[in-house]
Amino acid sequence: MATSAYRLLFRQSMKPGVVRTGSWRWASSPSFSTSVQRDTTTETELPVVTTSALEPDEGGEDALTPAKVVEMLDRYIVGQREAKRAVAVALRNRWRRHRIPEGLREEIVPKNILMIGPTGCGKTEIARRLAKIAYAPFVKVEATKFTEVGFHGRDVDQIIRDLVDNAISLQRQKVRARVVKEVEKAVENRIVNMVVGQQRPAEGDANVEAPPENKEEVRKLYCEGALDNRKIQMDVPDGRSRPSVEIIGGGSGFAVNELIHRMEKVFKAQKFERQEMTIGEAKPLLIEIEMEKYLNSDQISKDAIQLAESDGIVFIDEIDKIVTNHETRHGADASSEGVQRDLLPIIEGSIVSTKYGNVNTDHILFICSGAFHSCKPSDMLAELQGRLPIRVELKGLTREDLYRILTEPETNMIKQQQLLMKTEDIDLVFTSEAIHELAAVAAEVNRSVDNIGARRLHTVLERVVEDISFHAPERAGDTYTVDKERVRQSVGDLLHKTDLSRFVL
Ligand SMILES: Nc1ncnc2c1ncn2[C@@H]1O[C@H](COP(=O)(O)OP(=O)(O)OP(=O)(O)O)[C@@H](O)[C@H]1O
Repeated sequence: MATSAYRLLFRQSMKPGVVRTGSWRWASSPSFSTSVQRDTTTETELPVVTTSALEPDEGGEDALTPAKVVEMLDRYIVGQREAKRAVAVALRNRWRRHRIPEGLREEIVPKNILMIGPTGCGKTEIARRLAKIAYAPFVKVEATKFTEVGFHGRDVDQIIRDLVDNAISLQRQKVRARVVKEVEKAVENRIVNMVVGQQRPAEGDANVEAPPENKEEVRKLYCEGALDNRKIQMDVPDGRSRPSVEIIGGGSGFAVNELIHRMEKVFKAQKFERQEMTIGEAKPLLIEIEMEKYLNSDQISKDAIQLAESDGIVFIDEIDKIVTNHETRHGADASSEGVQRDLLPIIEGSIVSTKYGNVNTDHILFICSGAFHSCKPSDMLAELQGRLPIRVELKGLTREDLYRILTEPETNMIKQQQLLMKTEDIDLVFTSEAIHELAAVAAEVNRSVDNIGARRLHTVLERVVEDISFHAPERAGDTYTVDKERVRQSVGDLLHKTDLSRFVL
């Protein structure tokens, strides 16, 4: 096709549930006018996002049997079998509920869980991992947050709003993963067209249509990254929205940017900031801008709300801190108990309004946890007890458990330290005795100072590797072996000085 100019067709659809593709298409035109036609023949439907959020790491939703879930949790969390089994069954019950005919399905409420166990023994970690395995929206709150001075009577509905925010992020991640290839292709086409346009002869030349092989050549160069250093100018409206692109250099005089710039202004009255950058720099920016069209749709909000309603997990920590022991009257004060009443509606099931729409909390899974040192679960409001029918006890961590936590989880603390040092080209080696000693020290400080469970391992380990970590950049290529002696040197003294270890470890 030979003609003297190009016409921009901006494909855009205003239909609900349809994404504005915003892609620019070149077409021949008898004149070099800047007429713009809206071509609604091509529309990109938003990818349908399934309302069932379960996209587990492995094997699909059906494969998430309780045994499989426990096995997956075992990769990250040591021991606490009872709690793992309880959450695994809760997850499976959701799967079962989804398979019950509508109507009956609504009658089945989740069996919420009360985890009882000392601090730092893995309660939060189990719930958080469960959410990850199930690809479920998750939010953690401290019950005491609602009793803090200045926060008293804080809106507990915020928990559900936060859950929906999390569901929105998950939906966006899903959509992003699903459309990334399509978006990259659109950006590739866009840049290739620009480069081809630049190579075309000046206005008035009869032979204006770039030969296909030329386009393919440009595409090949683009894919190889050979165009990455080529300068373009992008007009970026207020930093992040749709850009227009101009190829500079080449001297064709073809005012691509000018055209796009005007089109942009026709469709969107936005302020543009012109920035010069290379194609390599522009690529990720254009991808983000293109992606935004998929990520800001009503469909995402609808799907996110459904996801939060059917698969959301709310973890309420320190629930015991809002409970008063009825015999001794120790524990929370009367006003804190009011927080139990505040929490009841969302746990029992109610409608919470969020900026994305109303959320029904009937089927959200609530996992509450607490140490219950100075009160008992039976001290909670009867209605709350009734809504937390599954009780599981988690054990305090022994020295042996601490050793296993250091070594067994997939990305255990020892491995993490080694990976960090490897980035500085340092080989960090721990002897088995050293790891046993670390666990022993942590257990001892937990016993003598304050039992903070596995969290103590972080502080002890950091102290042991502190010197290596500090000097690592100057000692690339070295190997450090942490043996029992080194652990003793680093923390041994502190062990015998309780006052000091109280602050340091
Ligand atoms: N059994 C365990 N296995 C592996 N890691 C653990 C275990 N218990 C605790 N940890 C680690 O210790 C840290 C604290 O654990 P977690 O947040 O689950 O404590 P918690 O029981 O919820 O305590 P709290 O009630 O004070 O929040 C986390 O980094 C977690 O990975």
